Amino acid sequence: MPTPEPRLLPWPAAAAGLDAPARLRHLVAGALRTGRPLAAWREPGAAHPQLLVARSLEAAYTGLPPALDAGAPAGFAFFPFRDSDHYPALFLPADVRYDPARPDAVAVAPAARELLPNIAAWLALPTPAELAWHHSPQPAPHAATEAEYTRLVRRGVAAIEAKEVLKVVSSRAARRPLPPGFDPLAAFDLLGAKYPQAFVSLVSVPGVGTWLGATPEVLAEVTADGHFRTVALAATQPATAAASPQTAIWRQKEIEEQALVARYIVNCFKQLRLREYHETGPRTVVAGQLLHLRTDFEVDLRAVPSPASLGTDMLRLLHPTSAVGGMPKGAALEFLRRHEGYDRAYYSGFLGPVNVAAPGVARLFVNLRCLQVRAHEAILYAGTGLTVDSDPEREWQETEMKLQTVAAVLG
Ligand SMILES: C=C(O[C@@H]1C=C(C(=O)O)C=C[C@H]1O)C(=O)O
Repeated sequence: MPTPEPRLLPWPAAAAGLDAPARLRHLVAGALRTGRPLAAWREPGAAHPQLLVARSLEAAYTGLPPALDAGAPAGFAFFPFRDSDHYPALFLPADVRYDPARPDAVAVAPAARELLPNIAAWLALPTPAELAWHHSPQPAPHAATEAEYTRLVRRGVAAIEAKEVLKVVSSRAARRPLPPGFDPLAAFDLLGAKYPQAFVSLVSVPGVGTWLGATPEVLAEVTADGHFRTVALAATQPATAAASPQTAIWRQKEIEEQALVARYIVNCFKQLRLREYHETGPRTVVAGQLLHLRTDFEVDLRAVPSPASLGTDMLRLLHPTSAVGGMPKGAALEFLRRHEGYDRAYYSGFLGPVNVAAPGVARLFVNLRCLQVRAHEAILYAGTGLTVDSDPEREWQETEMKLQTVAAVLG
């Protein structure tokens, strides 16, 4: 059965003078004012951001990862590292959409038809000077001191030495004051301009909170031309005049750490009895001021026995990957649950649009280099992959460097 087309709602006379970014802000203001979840995102290399508003919070709750096939609903996935009551797995249905490349109309999906008069009413109001961003009612997570974090790293190394785990990715939260007049949408634009190759996002959900990020890591992509893609991203060093992607030198520890992540992905393919995949790399890639090692994996879906379910099956096997949890998965996650000392919430979960650009097109990213916006402060998150040779002081420095990516919007 063909999906009914969305209704295109033209902008009212009141919004006639607004340019495309001002129209996006106007729609965001309306969504926030009426307590609706929203997601704005800018895909790597894209000229414009996209905006999606869900008709209600209830419509966004989900227990399961999204299905990556053409027949599944369209929306924006926002998944925590670990599912919990405070930070639920969300899939924001694509009820109301705005694409600044097509600035003349707002698209309203059939499921949200009854909202049409309501939306027409917010569009006709002036944009408020201050937007009412949603904040999490949860207390701020514990922010580890340097002494606490280096202790966690030493524990991780001891667990590797004791062969409890092969690799574990420890992480921490850091609290920073918000600069006066902090504007999450302006920060979103700034992240987009600063990191053209990142997936830049701004998600705000009632009762859950507001998150901003600029991640370099693809989790699972299904392309319009029928390919599945994922990456093994790991190892970190600062990009400097001496260390560019062409000249960077990697230590044995870093090469092995990234190889473990690549091996993990190959094991996922094996579990699905998939033998036909292309593997490219590892090569050095730039993410903001950092360099990482990345191997790209690609599967031609025409060549696999069950193309419709491969993306969904891989997503379920991949999350959380060994780039953010560790290996073996169960033991590494148990180590983190016992020792990490805070709730990662949506950091190192995943996010992105599914079936929004077109049916069967999905782009999910690991939620790294992100922050949570609270009333007066931002919570920033970063982690580091540990191996047997990890030096606690260096790992702390590495989290400091990773925090800089989003700290750039805090002035
Ligand atoms: C965990 C993070 O990053 C991950 C860990 C990396 C590492 O251990 O070197 C590198 C890239 C990411 O896969 C983070 O940015 O918080």
